[in-house]
Amino acid sequence: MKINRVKSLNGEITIPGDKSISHRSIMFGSIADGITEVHGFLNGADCISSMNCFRQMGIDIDYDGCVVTVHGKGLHGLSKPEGTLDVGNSGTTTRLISGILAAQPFASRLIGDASICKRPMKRIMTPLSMMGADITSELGNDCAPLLINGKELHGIHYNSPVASAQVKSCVLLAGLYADGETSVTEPYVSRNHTELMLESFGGNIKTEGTTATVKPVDKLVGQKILVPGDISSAAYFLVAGLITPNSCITIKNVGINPTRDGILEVIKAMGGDMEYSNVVSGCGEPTADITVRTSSLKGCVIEGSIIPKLIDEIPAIAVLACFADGETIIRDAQELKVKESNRIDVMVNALSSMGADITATDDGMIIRGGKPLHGAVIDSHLDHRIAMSFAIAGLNADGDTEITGAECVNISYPGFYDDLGGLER
Ligand SMILES: O=C(O)C1=C[C@@H](OP(=O)(O)O)[C@@H](O)[C@H](O)C1
Ligand SMILES: C=C(OP(=O)(O)O)C(=O)O
Repeated sequence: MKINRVKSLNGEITIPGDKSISHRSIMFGSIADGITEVHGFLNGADCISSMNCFRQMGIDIDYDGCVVTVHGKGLHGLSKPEGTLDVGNSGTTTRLISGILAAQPFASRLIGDASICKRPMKRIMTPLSMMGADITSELGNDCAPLLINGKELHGIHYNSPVASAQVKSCVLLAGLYADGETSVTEPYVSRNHTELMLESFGGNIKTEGTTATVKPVDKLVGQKILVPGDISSAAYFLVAGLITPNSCITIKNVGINPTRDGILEVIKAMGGDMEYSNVVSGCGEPTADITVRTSSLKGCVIEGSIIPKLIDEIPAIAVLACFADGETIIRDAQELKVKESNRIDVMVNALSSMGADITATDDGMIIRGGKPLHGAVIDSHLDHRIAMSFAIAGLNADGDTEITGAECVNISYPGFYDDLGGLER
């Protein structure tokens, strides 16, 4: 993929559905009684991995490209999968499905791609084992392939050392099958889509501060789900509108759940010109249309409790910070090292190769903004968030930017380059 500087970017865009919510709609729909109808499902490779895993366990799931219909079989309706379950590139599928599989009356084996086979799974193996699960790493390296022998589980109170919605959701899903109550306390609140969706399906779930507690129920009931646009995908257009000269971009129907809206707080702190319209809130997942315009930005410090609220947006925020006056410091973001790639090293090396003044730290990065960027060949490391971040950087750099492995955007945003190309220049 070759990208060149643009003079401006203008227009309106509707981004695809939220990846986290789409995964959960398949999982909850499969273990609920009756039909779950999903509108706005993300047709990205990661969510299709979740869909295929549940199909392999006997769940009928129809997808006409517009609406997904999950024919749920109830909490105890899954059947032993034929062969191995393939989670592809998706950490969310791996960790959430493990919580369900740990409690099934059958054994299963999970595999994934090269990136998944390097991502840490000890973080779910530890609490699941405490619940009585039999989950092991086939190669003994605490990574996939995972072998899970379904067992009777008991409730625990788990103090998670990481703020991770995947760990929290894994334990809560296992808790649906455990005897007694299961709760998870995390250092900071992570995205709460599991809690919100579980409640709407009739689950018994309570949240207090950084603790979520689930009690088993006899059944979950299928629902109609409207998936909002993914704020993590909107991030690239937010950044593009703010840093490209003479630009104004409106992004429609963006999910603005307060556990996901860290990038919006950062844009405000940096002085970005941003406004909301058509705000819909009050029940379930809130949404808004967001308009951004070319802005004079200033650096800021990003640390602590905001990190889980913007963890996937940090590559895009690093690009934004290159166009802000002064220093932007990102701390407490060591989780970036265990995503699809080591997002600290990859961002720092690739932005440096474009001329940015950026330094890696143990738990984040320091960016001194204002240095003009020039084109470079950027290896995406097959990480969708890296590819999309550098597409935006390349639009604001001199010369050619070439992104290798650029098609990996299909993981979370098929059509990304078309949508970007569809804006008026
Ligand atoms: O629960 C989820 O849907 C996700 C949680 C986050 O991961 P962690 O829980 O590992 O932080 C995030 O990075 C990922 O893209 C999606
Ligand atoms: C980290 C991500 O996803 P996952 O953990 O599901 O692979 C992401 O989408 O940025």
